[in-house]
Amino acid sequence: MSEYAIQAKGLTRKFGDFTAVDNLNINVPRGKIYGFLGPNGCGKSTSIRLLTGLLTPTQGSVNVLDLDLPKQVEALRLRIGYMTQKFSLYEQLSIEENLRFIAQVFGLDRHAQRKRIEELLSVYELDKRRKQRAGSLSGGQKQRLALAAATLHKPELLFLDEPTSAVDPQNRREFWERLFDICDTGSTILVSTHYMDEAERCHSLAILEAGCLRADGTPQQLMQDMGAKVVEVGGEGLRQLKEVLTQLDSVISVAQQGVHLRVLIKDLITEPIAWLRAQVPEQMNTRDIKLVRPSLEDVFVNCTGEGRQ
Ligand SMILES: Nc1ncnc2c1ncn2[C@@H]1O[C@H](COP(=O)(O)OP(=O)(O)OP(=O)(O)O)[C@@H](O)[C@H]1O
Repeated sequence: MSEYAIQAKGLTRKFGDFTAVDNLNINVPRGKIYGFLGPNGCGKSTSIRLLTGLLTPTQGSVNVLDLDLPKQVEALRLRIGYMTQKFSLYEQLSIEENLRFIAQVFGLDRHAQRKRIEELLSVYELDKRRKQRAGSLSGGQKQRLALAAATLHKPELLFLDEPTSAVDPQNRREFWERLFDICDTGSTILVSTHYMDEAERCHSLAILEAGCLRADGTPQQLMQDMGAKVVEVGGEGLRQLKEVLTQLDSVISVAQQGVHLRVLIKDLITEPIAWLRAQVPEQMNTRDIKLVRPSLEDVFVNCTGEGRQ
């Protein structure tokens, strides 16, 4: 058995002349949560569809749970779960009816069905609402039901495509707790997101832009090896200072965060504080300039060019 749940080499998908996924190489370790981080349209959903076998690559090879796709896709179906961005269960059916339907699709016998559904209703705190129509649930409840449905057959590998885009931060936090519970049972999870805080929770992740892999590794590795320095600047006239700094070749990006500017500076500048001080026009009163630890957002900006102004 391979140590990786997913191995993709040179994975490419074109739609006509347009390349949605461009030569993607990734290895997803078993039993971990792996993230796809990237802006809208960067190819996250297309990549997930390629890795589930729903879409055929134009080029490249994919091995998922030791099966070669698309050749062995049928054998993969019962071993994976897939939760899409959009709620895709039956709105007219109750919570319980939806779960029963899914259980029948996966061929569970009556006894196993009843046992597993009760278990899921309890884990996802849906038991008191079991008779409620899915269409009338809140965003957070719908998302819990969708996760219950996607994991009903205890898949070895779970694909989640932007699962929390429609829920509040509290529900997101609880959702992630459930993901770690699922991971703890030995399942692998691949989750796509455009939220930095979600990406930071992953064991490792890939940063995608325009269909290409820009960086991958653990969040800590990515932050450590960023190849740029982050400096915070406080003081008067931050908007004007931002204008000045943005013009400089050695500045990757400048963003205001409250009473500070967060400035990403190319690594070739060895003394970023002294260098930055020298760039600030005399009449501007910059009180404090300090080097700070990079965040995942800094890594993202640095390797994708997002936020470059
Ligand atoms: N069937 C298709 N035909 C033509 N173009 C497509 C098709 N599916 C996706 N694309 C294009 O491929 C690109 C990547 O889309 P994809 O949905 O994979 O991005 P994404 O990162 O998941 O974005 P989002 O977060 O907005 O869902 C987009 O430009 C999209 O318009």
